Amino acid sequence: MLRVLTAAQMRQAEEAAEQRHGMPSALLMENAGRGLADVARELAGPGGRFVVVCGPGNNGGDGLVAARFLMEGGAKVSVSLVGDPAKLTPEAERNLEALRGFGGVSRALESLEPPSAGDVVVDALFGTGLSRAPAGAFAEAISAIQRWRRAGARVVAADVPSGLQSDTGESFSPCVEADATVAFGFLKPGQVLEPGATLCGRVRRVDIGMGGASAREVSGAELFVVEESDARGTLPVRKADTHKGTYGHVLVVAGSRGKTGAAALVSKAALRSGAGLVTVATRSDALEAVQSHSAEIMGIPLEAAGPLGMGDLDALLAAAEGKDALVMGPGIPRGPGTGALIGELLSRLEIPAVLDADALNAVADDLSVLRRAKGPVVLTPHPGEMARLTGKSTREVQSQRLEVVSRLASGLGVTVVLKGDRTLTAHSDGRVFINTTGNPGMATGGSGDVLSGVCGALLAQAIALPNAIWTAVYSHGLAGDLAAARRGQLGLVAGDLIEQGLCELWVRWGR
Ligand SMILES: NC(=O)C1=CN([C@@H]2O[C@H](COP(=O)(O)OP(=O)(O)OC[C@H]3O[C@@H](n4cnc5c(N)ncnc54)[C@H](O)[C@@H]3O)[C@@H](O)[C@H]2O)[C@@H](O)CC1
Ligand SMILES: [K+]
Repeated sequence: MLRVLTAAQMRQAEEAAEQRHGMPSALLMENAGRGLADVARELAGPGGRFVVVCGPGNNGGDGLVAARFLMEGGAKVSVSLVGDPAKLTPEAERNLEALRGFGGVSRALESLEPPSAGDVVVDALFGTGLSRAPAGAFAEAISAIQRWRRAGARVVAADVPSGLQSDTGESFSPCVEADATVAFGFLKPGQVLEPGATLCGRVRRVDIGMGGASAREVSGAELFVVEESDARGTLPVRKADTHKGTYGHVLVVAGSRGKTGAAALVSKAALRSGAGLVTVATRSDALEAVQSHSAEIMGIPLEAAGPLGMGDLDALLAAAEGKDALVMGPGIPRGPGTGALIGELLSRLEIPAVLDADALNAVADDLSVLRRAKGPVVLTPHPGEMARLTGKSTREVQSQRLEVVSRLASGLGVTVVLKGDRTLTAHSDGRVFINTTGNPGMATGGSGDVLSGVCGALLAQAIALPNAIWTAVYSHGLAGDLAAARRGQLGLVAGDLIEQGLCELWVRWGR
């Protein structure tokens, strides 16, 4: 699991390092600049020149340190300081002074010989301290870096490509597009969330002497990037002396006439993710079609007619007896009473419940029904459903994904999965897990149904929250990557995620 820190948390960690862990800022900057120079050297062609573009803050200070190390190694280095030198931070100022001792002279951008193929541009204009859209000389410097890159020079960004907002992954215009970004100490949200992740190029994290102890002292949401070993490690190896009861029974409340495939995909995904048993409860006129998709699916008919409502409560309570997890929502017939039914059901059940699709839309009008839940609740909205849950526009949700998902999770005391590129899993305790698997081929009908089925299966196998959920998300994405490798992104359909992706994944992980 890789720790990710926001700009404010980086400042707190720096303070902790300086005041309590014997690592003054000047030393952190020295280490950062040295790491930056190392990566810049790797990107250069034989005899390549270096152009280091520095801003007024500590990001510029890192650039000045990198320039010094590059000069010390005998490379041809030009340094440009953009902005008012009188406004330099004390650390940057000190490094400007130190650079003079190495013969480096700050020069105006226009007077530089334009770098080209084989040369490397170090972007040290702005890092985590960017507070507004770059304008004037700063915008010009960013445009120049872009121009040089188009002419063949490689660009390495110090910490964050200048113009990118490190807390969200959103970018101002103009923004540097980098070939590589050197993340100092810890990853930043903007390096892992799109479009930032793409603007960063290859992200290389370097240790700068800010240990884990400093990171443990920061406040606010705790962010992590999930790695393959984390997800694999969550899944238990099956013991010989076990039976289907060991692996849990999932109740799936899904499907309706015309949407029986949704229920089938949830159920098959749960069965292919290790659930011992799966039972679907659905309207009588849909049950046969749901079960016809797979011989392993058991069924319970919901005899009432029309949208799900209070009239289904007793049947659903009976269906939930002896079950270990509930997945509800995909393809259900939704009506005005569906939200109240879900609230009542959750107030009586102790098993973990995953709400997806129309179950989310059903509770969106009155989210307070979720507060009555006895057992743990997991919501798995896509951005449109998240917009309905929060009363925001989809665009607003997408531009503040981290904030929106963590606020909903902590506000309701539930686990929330905000789907999309870089799916976020926020737990009620403030932890947020960023997922890096998956591909655009998974933007296809039924893909979300598969995810809710995997979530249900892992919960039924008694894997704790939130681990079960970020593991399900990681596995679902990697299953998509494996399936896309065989089908192409265009050819990928949701069923492939189950039959090819998940199965290949479990083999790869020895599970
Ligand atoms: N926090 C830490 O522990 C460490 C931070 N370091 C570096 O310090 C960086 C953060 O430094 P700072 O907080 O000084 O911030 P930055 O260097 O990112 O930039 C902040 C400066 O730019 C100005 N500014 C912001 N947006 C502007 C805009 N659009 N136009 C013009 N001026 C603008 C601010 O007023 C401030 O003077 C990190 O990204 C990293 O590179 C490293 O030296 C290592 C240690
Ligand atoms: K930068």
